[in-house]
Amino acid sequence: MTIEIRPITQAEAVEYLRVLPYVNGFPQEEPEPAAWYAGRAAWSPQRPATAAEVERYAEDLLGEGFRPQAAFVDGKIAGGSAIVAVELTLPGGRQVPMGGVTATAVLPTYRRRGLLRRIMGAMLDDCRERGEFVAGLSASEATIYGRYGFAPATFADRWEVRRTDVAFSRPHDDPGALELVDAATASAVWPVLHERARAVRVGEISPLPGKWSSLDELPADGSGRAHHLIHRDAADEVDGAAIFRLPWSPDPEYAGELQVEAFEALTYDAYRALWGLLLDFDLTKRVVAGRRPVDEPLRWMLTNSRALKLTRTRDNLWLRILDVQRALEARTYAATDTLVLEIDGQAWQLEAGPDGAVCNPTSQDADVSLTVNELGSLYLGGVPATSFQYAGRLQEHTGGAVTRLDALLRPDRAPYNAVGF
Ligand SMILES: CC(=O)SCCNC(=O)CCNC(=O)[C@H](O)C(C)(C)COP(=O)(O)OP(=O)(O)OC[C@H]1O[C@@H](n2cnc3c(N)ncnc32)[C@H](O)[C@@H]1OP(=O)(O)O
Repeated sequence: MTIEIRPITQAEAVEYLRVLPYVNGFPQEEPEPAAWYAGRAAWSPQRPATAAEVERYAEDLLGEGFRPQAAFVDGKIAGGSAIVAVELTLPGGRQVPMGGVTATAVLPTYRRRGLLRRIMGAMLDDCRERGEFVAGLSASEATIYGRYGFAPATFADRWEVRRTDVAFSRPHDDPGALELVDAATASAVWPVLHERARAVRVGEISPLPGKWSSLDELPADGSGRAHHLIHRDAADEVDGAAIFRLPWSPDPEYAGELQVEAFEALTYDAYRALWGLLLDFDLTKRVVAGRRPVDEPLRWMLTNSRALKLTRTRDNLWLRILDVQRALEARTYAATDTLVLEIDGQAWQLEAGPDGAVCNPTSQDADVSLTVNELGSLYLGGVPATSFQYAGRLQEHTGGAVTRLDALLRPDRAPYNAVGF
């Protein structure tokens, strides 16, 4: 058996696509609105792709920024994955290139023979060669990617609220206005809003090409057509938007549900006004929102903070730090301090402050030791170092060093990515 790992050619694109899981559907996916997926799936998870769809998709597969690698076993593709070029927003606002791992699959008859390990090795080498010092992914299963150094860095909540339980604790005199718009208008609004949001949102990702180009498509899961709501400020600038669906259900339990598929607000007024309308929509009983930030302010706007019921918290973006020095120098910090961090046996002196950091290898004794996995979770401030300390995954060698590390990494808001790849 010969195994070769290499990028695919255009002529191999159809064969490559046939390996991917969505050609067969995602049997393990929970049924839920499109919002919780990391972007628009090429095909509905419930339905295998047709041969014609595979052909069509293969045509522009190798477009700019998509770098597939495949495992050829005796000349035939048995597994594949790809890197998409995206940008990640760091604390301090830098938007750095990130290798986004996606579309990973190995044919069932070739699994557990190390094909993914070899593909991943080739992809991460490729990222390093291109100067991407961080790679990211969203994981189908939490047990797969830790062994390659990835760890959860952002998280997302799904919550629901009964309309009859909603009462805002303060009235809102909106200086702006809400408007229902068509899909074409929404398609023009979303990229601009997202661009402004990601400039200041730690953990946010640049959108893949075409992300908002087909907002009028009817999803195959029966969740109904998308409704588009926007908010304009007093100067008539759009500062918020929401996409929601009103699916019909034969089951009285699920009838009257308003599903929030996407939500973006740049200002308090937009945030308050959009939720004000969505949470009090005539003829609905319940609002469900997914892929929401874990520090959702809405709860604190309601007289009954228990009305908003959390139904799921899930890891969202996983990160793999590929170059410790560059990664730690690329972000800013919430305090000024100097610490020696031992990461996978190598000690680094981190002189960090609100304007950035200098990080160099050192032979000094470490204040804290950890692995690249913990670093991936700590990097955006999504998990406190103290949690890893109590979990026995991070060792403190100097009293108080873990608390000092947390003071450096502490985020203003929980890192969050509203879009995926
Ligand atoms: C970012 C994304 O694209 S998420 C989508 C991921 N794809 C899927 O979930 C589709 C279904 N699964 C698959 O196609 C395959 O199981 C893959 C791609 C996840 C793994 O491919 P394989 O070639 O079998 O992995 P490989 O043999 O290299 O395994 C490497 C290690 O991971 C382990 N491993 C692989 N998959 C899993 C899993 N699902 N759960 C737990 N451990 C796993 C293996 O046991 C092995 O462990 P070891 O290093 O201790 O020996």
